[in-house]
Amino acid sequence: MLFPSSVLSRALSRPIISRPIISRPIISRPLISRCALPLSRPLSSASSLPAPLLDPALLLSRLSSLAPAISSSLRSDGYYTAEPILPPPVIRAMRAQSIALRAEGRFEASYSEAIGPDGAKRRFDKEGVFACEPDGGDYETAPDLLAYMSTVITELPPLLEGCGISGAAFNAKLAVTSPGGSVYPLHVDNPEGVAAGDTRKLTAIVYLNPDRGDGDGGELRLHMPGGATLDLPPEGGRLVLFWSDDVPHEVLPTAVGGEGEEFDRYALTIWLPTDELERLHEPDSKWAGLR
Ligand SMILES: O=C(O)CCC(=O)C(=O)O
Ligand SMILES: [Fe+2]
Repeated sequence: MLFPSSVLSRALSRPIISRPIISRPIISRPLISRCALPLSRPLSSASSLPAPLLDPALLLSRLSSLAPAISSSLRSDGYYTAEPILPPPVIRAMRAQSIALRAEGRFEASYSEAIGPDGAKRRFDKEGVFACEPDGGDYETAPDLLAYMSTVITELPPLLEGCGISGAAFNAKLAVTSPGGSVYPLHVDNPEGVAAGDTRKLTAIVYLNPDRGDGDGGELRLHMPGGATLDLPPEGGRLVLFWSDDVPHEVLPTAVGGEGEEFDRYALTIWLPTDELERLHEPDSKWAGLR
């Protein structure tokens, strides 16, 4: 499928990388602005770019039709999920391109920071988790990942009326969780907010695991007010959105008895900020006691 020229020209005229939202690592490393090529190439060289399978116009129409439900579910429940947001061939292409980026050495061991009882931050490795921050320099290897990112970053914020989400900046992370029980410990993506220069408000994850089977683990567990939990299997094409500054979550062990690349759990996360800083860590939020 061709990349419609209107979307392509917008992508080409607008560098995919804007300023990093976070000034220092919170959950993942900050977005590293490598070069924004080839998305910043002039239109005349567009014909030499690989065409993604993903049709941005189709994705936009899906996001537009879901937008009212997304906004209302975010406001009432703090999260929203839909499956699948993209057709299976596109998910397969995105997974294949993630594997290709890994083969190019673009992934690094992932780590988090935990705040200890003394208030000091300590870094700890996330065993079996590797991450990459895709940017415009990855377009030739991963056109579908970049077309997806570009569409979501550009189109989603204005669709989510009343949510205060800005499309002026973003962070992105493509992560793979190895089989054998890798986990993400319980955390909030943006625990500190403005004090740490972190304005992330919305976490948007799409899962790239088209062949995931029952029992492969790796569910995203969201913690709700009142102690309830919600387990979301990372099925290919599932989209999950939740408040970055509010909703505690963890990833359950991935394919505990499994071995081999087919059990690798791929997830592409985009974080979007708010410019309305009073929306971060609202004191009367239902999650205020859980963070
Ligand atoms: O991959 C997932 O389901 C969630 C990952 C996550 O919590 C994070 O990257 O902060
Ligand atoms: Fe997270």
